[in-house]
Amino acid sequence: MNAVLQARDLGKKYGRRWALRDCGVDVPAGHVVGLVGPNGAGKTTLLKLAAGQLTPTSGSITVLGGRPTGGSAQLARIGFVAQDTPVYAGLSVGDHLRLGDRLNPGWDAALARERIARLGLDPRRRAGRLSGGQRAQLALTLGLAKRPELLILDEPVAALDPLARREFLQGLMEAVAEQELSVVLSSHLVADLERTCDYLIVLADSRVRVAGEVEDLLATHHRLTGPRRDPGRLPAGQHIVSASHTDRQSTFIVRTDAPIHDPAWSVSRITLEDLVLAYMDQPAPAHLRPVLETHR
Ligand SMILES: Nc1ncnc2c1ncn2[C@@H]1O[C@H](COP(=O)(O)OP(=O)(O)OP(=O)(O)O)[C@@H](O)[C@H]1O
Repeated sequence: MNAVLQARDLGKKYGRRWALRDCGVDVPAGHVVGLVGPNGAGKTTLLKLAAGQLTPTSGSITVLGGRPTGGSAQLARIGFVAQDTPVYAGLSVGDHLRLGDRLNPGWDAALARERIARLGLDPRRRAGRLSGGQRAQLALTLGLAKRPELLILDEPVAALDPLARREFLQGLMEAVAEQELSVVLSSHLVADLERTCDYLIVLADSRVRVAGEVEDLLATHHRLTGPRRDPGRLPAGQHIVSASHTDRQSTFIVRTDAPIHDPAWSVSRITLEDLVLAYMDQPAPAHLRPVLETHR
């Protein structure tokens, strides 16, 4: 796999608490990757490690073949739009573009200007006076005008109304179509991920629960409903992702490459949201449950 991001046994501690522990992940190049998982799963920590804003406590992380903290040349290859899309409230939109120009060797001033004009943002307007949606668009513009090879977006649309969200994601998709760019986008809004991402990673308790191309994942996961059955009696090739039972009926979400011929089952497709929820719901392996370490 041609990976834009690879982590091995990656860990980050804040004080005595692990925010991310023993994390292994591969993010393939040339995709818009959706990163999803429960609160506290370690998504922001992973993305900040990838953007060089944090250094690992343990393990390794490689981004575009280099260490994220490997200096300004490496940082120039990565665009990062942090959670809450921070901008400098006291600076104008135009100031942000000038600052971007000064700080980034590959700055595409024409792209930045055109985007700002298309969005109808007044370059003289102070960023602190922009709406949440406009601020997010400004932050996305700064990320794109760097002309990065990898753009990382951490919950960029969480605070936006549905219309602003759609406009933001449309802008992102247009940029992906125009520039050769890999994207990692974290969000809790599965419907948004469904619209924008072609690759999905579900992260829970620092562990990748499932990763793959969205199309493949949806083609290989099925909901089986039928008379109550012990999970142990399902064929070996059907990996059970989730199971629920009533007195008479069992419902399984299974992953399998093979066709399901058992006439006892009613087989239906699942949505991306079903898939995400099924993997997020799986109990964490015991050794991954958060432990507060004590100092001796
Ligand atoms: N600056 C910090 N100091 C101490 N603990 C932190 C800090 N930042 C994150 N954590 C802890 O690290 C863990 C992982 O947090 P992180 O923000 O990476 O998760 P997340 O998956 O992005 O969550 P969310 O979906 O809520 O944004 C959480 O238990 C969190 O409380």
